[in-house]
Parts: sequence; structure tokens; C-alpha cells
Amino acid sequence: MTLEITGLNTHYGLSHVLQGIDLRAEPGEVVGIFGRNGVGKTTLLKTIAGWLKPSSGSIRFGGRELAGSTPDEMCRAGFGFVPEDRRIFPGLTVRENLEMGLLGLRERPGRDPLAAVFDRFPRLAERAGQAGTTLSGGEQQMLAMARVMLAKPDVVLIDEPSEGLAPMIVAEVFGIIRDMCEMGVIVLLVEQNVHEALAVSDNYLLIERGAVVLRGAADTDETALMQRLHI
Ligand SMILES: Nc1ncnc2c1ncn2[C@@H]1O[C@H](COP(=O)(O)OP(=O)(O)OP(=O)(O)O)[C@@H](O)[C@H]1O
Repeated sequence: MTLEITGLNTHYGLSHVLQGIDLRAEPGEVVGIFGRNGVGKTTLLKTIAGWLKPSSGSIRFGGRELAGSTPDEMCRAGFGFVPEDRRIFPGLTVRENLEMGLLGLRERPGRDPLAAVFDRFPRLAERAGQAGTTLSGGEQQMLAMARVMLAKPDVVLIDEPSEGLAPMIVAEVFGIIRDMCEMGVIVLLVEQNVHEALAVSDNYLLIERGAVVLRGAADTDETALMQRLHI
């Protein structure tokens, strides 16, 4: 199913932050979303996830109009959101944090839905009984991504997953994004780490002052992006 966003506008009060964003993605596609601090990247993800109401514009997935839906409705429509602060529930163990992801499940879970997660993330299995907030930053990022994947989403929105992580862990986190795309998930990836993010992206868009000023293919149009970002 195609994700098609057109003319998306979001305001914070009188401040017009998102100014007519257009974005289209097909299953299995990773779209890197770049831009300097404060240009509206997080606002874009929050608007798609239903955390913010757009003032106008359309978010269609599989032909269904979803703009203005609540976070719950977006979750049931197949959207998963991994916010920048990862939202690990304090006081809950790793296992309990993962189980929270099952609340958004659209179908009945299999007999042991966590088994596949623990196979894929042995480190989470080892720490299943430990409080989620005691994990390292990288492990918390994995936990947040694994929790979203449990709901078997069609679209995953990820905000700055590599922030504050050591390079080896960053590689693991981007490996998870590759897995998602191999499963046919659409990934919208906001990242400051442009080189790493481009390596897993199919396409990119560059945002300045709430509007897309450049878009292209990650492999062939990389130079234009780097020049514009002065990297
Ligand atoms: N809750 C809010 N109320 C008012 N203005 C906000 C709010 N959140 C963000 N903004 C403003 O909206 C603009 C876009 O912010 P946003 O967080 O989307 O940018 P960003 O591109 O994700 O930047 P960063 O990489 O720093 O997170 C900024 O000018 C910011 O100050």
C-alpha cells in the first residue's frame, strides 16, 4: 500500500511550522528526512503519528484518508512511532515494555509473540526481567524499535535513532531499519547522521523552514544533498 502525504500544514498556535509537505513512499522503502535543527522534522513525524493535528493536508495510506486521526487510530491503521526520547516506561521491565507494544496489535498475537523478538535481540532476552530504564542508550533504542515491530506495522516513523549512541550500536540500529524494509515496512527516518542514514535509505527529502527544498534518490543524488547541507 502506498503512503501519500500531500500539502501537509501544521501550526503551533500562530506559528506555521509545516508548510505544505508532500511525501510518497511504497512498501519496503526507507525515506531519509534531513534538515537542520528546528526545521520541522519532528513535527512532521508527530503529525503523521497523530500526536499533532495538521491544520490542513492529506495523509493517505492504501487510499484511506488518515489526516487528523488520533495516535490510537494511527496505530490501528498500521503506523508505529519511535520518538526521539524512546518512551521506555519507567517501572516496567524489558518484557513488560515489549508487552505494551502488543496493545496496538491489530490481529490476535501468536502463542509466544515475544519469542521472535528475543531471538532477534538476544541482549533484550538476557535483560528481560530488568527495568527498561536501566538499559544502555543503545539497548533502549533497540527496545523501542522492537516494541513498535511487535504490532506488525506497515509504516514506521523513527526520530533520531542514533542520537547519543556509540558507532557500533548505531550500526546495529541501522541494521534493524534494514530488517524493517526487508519485511516490506515503509520507514520514515529522521536523522542528523546523514551518511549512515543515506546508506539505508532509498530516497531522501531535505526540509528547510517547514518545506521540502530538495528530494532525490539516496544512491544517485547524494552530492546535491551534501552540497546543500555543506557536509
Ligand atoms: N510544542 C511546541 N510549541 C511551539 N513551537 C514548537 C513546539 N515544538 C516545536 N516547536 C517549534 O517548531 C519548529 C520545528 O520544530 P521541530 O522539533 O519539528 O524541528 P526539528 O527539525 O525536528 O528539529 P530538531 O532536530 O532540533 O528536533 C521549531 O522552530 C520549534 O521551536
